[in-house]
Amino acid sequence: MLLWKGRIPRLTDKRNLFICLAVVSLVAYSSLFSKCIARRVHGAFLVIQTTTEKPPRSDSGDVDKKRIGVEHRAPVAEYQSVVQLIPLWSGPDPQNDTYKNESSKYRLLENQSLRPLRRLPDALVIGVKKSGTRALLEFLRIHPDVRAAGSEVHFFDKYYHRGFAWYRKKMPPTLDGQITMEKTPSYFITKEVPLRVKQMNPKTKLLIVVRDPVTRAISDYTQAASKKKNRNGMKSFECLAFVKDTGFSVVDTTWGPVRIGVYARHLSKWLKHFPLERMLFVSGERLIADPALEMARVQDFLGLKRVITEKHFYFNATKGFPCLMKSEGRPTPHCLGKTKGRNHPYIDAQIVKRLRDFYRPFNYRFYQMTGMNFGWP
Ligand SMILES: Nc1ncnc2c1ncn2[C@@H]1O[C@H](COP(=O)(O)OS(=O)(=O)O)[C@@H](OP(=O)(O)O)[C@H]1O
Repeated sequence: MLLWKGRIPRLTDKRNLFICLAVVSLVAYSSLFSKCIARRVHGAFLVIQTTTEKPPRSDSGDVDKKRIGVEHRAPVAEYQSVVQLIPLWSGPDPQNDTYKNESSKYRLLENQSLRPLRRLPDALVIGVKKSGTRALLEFLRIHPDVRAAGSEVHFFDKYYHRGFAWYRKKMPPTLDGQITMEKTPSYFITKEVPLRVKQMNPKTKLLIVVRDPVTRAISDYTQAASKKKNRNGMKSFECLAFVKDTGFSVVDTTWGPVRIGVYARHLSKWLKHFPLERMLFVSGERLIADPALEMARVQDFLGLKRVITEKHFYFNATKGFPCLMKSEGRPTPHCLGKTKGRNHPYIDAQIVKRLRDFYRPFNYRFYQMTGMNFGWP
């Protein structure tokens, strides 16, 4: 406005200097502000195309974690549009309860720019149902470098159509160097799962807990019976395990609890997609008898420092199982929940023997395939 009057402003003039400073700061401030807005808008949403089922992978075959949620192509439900809006920020959701619980732990880290991110799993406990999979995961969670989804995610068998972005959101936030894990025991017996896991990352480490298939079948039956409202209406284990009217001589291989125990059959499907080196077979029996020893094997396999040792366990005589001195969420001694370590119904010795005879050749085949003798009777 001074120029309007044909006068050149002099910087020595206090009033003009003040006006100049005000204009400069206004320009600088508004430029900073618009950058912030732009970054926020860009950060809030990212348009991605989702047309095929392949997750992102780097040239080496590793899932490229940085690109997940940015360019990766996840399975799409039929009713979805091919264009999806996916939040770019994959860290904890501040509105979410899980985040609120963990917030104090992570706020400090965030402030230090060590931002935890949700990542696809590096290792999976794929089975076997009723063999000790929960015990294994809870024991592993003691380790500071392991973070695992609390409940079974069932992504690869039930919710695959929801895509990898959905799966990643189910994972806990982890820091660089921490291993992300989840356990869903039905993965081991679902035929589509091995290829899907391989497509996510062929280097995924697979943990398989196995237990004497006869005890496992009885445990499976006990769980099913415990869920029935009318237990008297449920057939006995013997009736279900053998083909009707054969005098308990022909094992019913179509019954789930029997079929699951033919480990060699299920394993052969996994071996078509993963080499044996990517798998660790954990003995369900040893996990009870000597948890520290079995956990040493597990930590070695996962490339972890041996942090979980004898001092983390105590034997609870009432429960009849090893329990934990403390865990991720509980600082005091405790056992697994009451759905773990149930009392099994009495099964006649002849019935047990018949089942053992049935499983023996399959067990030997399994020992040959894994190179481990589990010593089941
Ligand atoms: N420490 C400890 N505490 C309690 N229970 C233990 C433990 N270690 C292994 N187990 C055995 O785990 C069996 C349950 O196996 P899963 O956790 O794989 O079951 S499930 O598939 O997740 O439902 C469970 O089977 P049941 O005894 O039939 O209940 C246990 O035998």
